[in-house]
Amino acid sequence: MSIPPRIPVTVDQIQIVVAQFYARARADPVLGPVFAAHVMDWEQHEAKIVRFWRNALLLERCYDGNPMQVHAAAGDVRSDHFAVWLSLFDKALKQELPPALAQAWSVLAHRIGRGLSYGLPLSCGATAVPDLS
Ligand code: HEM
Repeated sequence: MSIPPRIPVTVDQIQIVVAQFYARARADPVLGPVFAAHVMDWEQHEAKIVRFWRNALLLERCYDGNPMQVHAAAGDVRSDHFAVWLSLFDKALKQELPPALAQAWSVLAHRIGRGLSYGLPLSCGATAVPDLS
């Protein structure tokens, strides 16, 4: 018996949302430079992130990395970056998906973002832990 998907998006929809999100992230004044310092091969990075979401949304076992460790090791990923990341991600979701799917995926992304942001440092000048609800 196969397990039903957690959120019924298609792999094509995941690919489109991820591509849309990174087009925005690359152009963003806060996130753009952080990604530019680490991602040397965008095709490979986006393919990995698609696998991450296939794992989280469709319960396919195709990603076994550790984003929390990778973010901490990067050294310049800050907990206050997550509010920016999530707002760009929500824009990509709204643009590409029907409202109910966008909303369901957004709730999961915010929950994951909350977990991933714990323990990371704040940027200089940031005064509070961002509200990721
Ligand atoms: C809910 C929010 C986020 C999710 C789900 C997420 C997910 C991921 C995943 C799955 C990876 C790949 C880890 C691996 O190599 O296995 C990754 C890498 C990375 N993420 Fe995030 N991330 C999030 C937020 C952020 C934020 C806020 C930043 C800040 C700029 C960021 C910057 C990076 C960087 C720099 C890498 C490493 C890329 C590389 O070395 O190729 N992420 N992220």
